[in-house]
Amino acid sequence: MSTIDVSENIHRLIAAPTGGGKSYFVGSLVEELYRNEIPFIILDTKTQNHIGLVGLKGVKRLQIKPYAEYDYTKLVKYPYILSIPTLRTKTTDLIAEYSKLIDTFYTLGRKGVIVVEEAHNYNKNPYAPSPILELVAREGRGRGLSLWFITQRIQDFPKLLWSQCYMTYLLKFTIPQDIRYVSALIPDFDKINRELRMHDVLEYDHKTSEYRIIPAGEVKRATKHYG
Ligand SMILES: Nc1ncnc2c1ncn2[C@@H]1O[C@H](COP(=O)(O)OP(=O)(O)OP(=O)(O)O)[C@@H](O)[C@H]1O
Repeated sequence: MSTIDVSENIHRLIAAPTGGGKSYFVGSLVEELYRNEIPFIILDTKTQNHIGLVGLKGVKRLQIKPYAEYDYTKLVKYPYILSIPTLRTKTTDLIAEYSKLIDTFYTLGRKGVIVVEEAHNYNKNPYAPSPILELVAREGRGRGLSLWFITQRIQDFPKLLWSQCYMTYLLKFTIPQDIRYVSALIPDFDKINRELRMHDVLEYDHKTSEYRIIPAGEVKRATKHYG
């Protein structure tokens, strides 16, 4: 999909209900990063979600095993990484490992994009963002590192982190409380959401308050999607 400029070094939020089309859309954006030779690491919380992306030459698949000791400094040399858990990795252990990994990438000055799946799970609560996500959200861009937060639980995602995102991408929401919640940040979301068809993507620019709808048919994938 060439209509979204992924080369801009900004934090982004991508949110949709379960089954809304997040991982299909994120996969298309990651393919665009790859085409532009922008380094990325996807911190996936599922084993299959983005696995089709390893079909791209040079994408390293990393599997986080429970209780293994990892030296993440070694990973910095790989430009494109998909990290996945094993079936036995508990979410809390996985998030702890991923937080260490983000810290290492930030500290070593690694550039590119970190795709944070289930970003709501990193934070103690919506008012207490994860310290490492908050640090990278505030300071990462200056060091060439941006975060793409993915969530299916918009109300649990800290507004403090959202406020650091210049671009938000939303797919059709169905739960009235979610719609009301988003409307507080994106004026007219209630009306725009009604216009969205299944898998259409609303792109909202927080700097200009402008938006556009990307029709589902324009979200193209080169690799297979298994999600
Ligand atoms: N633009 C699109 N065009 C065609 N099919 C799509 C599009 N977006 C999503 N789909 C299909 O819709 C289904 C759900 O999409 P997807 O797996 O991306 O949802 P999700 O929000 O990531 O779900 P979950 O939260 O459960 O992981 C998939 O079968 C996917 O192939």
